Amino acid sequence: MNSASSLAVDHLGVQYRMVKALTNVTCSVNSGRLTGIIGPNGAGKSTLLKAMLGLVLPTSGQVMWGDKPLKQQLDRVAYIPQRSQIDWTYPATVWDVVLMGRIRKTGWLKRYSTVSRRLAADALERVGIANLKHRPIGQLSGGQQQRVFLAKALTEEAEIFCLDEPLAGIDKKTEAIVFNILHELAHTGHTVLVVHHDLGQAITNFDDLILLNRELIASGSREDVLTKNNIQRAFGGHVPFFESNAA
Ligand SMILES: Nc1ncnc2c1ncn2[C@@H]1O[C@H](COP(=O)(O)OP(=O)(O)OP(=O)(O)O)[C@@H](O)[C@H]1O
Repeated sequence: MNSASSLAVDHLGVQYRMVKALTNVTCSVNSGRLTGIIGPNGAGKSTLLKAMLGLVLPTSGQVMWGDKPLKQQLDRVAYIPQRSQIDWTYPATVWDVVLMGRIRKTGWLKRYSTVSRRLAADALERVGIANLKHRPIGQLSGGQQQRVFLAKALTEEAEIFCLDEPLAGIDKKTEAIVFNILHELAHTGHTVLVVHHDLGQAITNFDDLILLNRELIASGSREDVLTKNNIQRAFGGHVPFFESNAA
């Protein structure tokens, strides 16, 4: 793993036709830390992730990993889009999807190696759904679907993990499994960046936060970011969880 590198977002701006989604965002994401991207609805959280990966074209700025743009090194990245963006009617089993994580290494229309199959089987065990291996993906619960895509990401052997709302609409048991794995990834030196949709107790799982509302409000350690002032600037009004927890 390229342990010296960190992800540097430099003056990033994104405009969709009439909507200025992000302006002048500068922050860094450190490996070895579990980093959350938070902010109100429409704050530009998903856009930040997509712009980092070159899935939307920034109007200004750049995102570097080491000395090269990240979008030129996407073989180092595992990306899990929002669940709503995935076609769950596609006729594939859990096993098919998890093995797809190996396509970049194997190549299209090639046989998966024994190593790839081993990695896929291990990933299914790790997320706790080995028993669903042969199930069509359309017949899974939301939490099971999320675990399939996490298993697929694990088989990619990436250095950087980017997850868009992996905790939306999942039960507490799945949430704990997902956070355990994300912590393990961070603690083994990976870069783990997660769009997180709400300000509930789960936020205490993150080491670092990037707080957005169309622009960067704050970034850094969770404790430094979650001040009452920052939260009010991002969300406005009452934020009950923080009224008792924030500095
Ligand atoms: N493809 C698009 N075309 C036009 N506008 C878009 C597009 N994608 C997002 N937007 C707009 O850009 C802004 C930021 O959207 P984005 O999805 O990044 O926010 P978000 O913080 O992830 O929101 P949420 O928490 O609701 O998922 C919103 O105003 C949204 O309507």
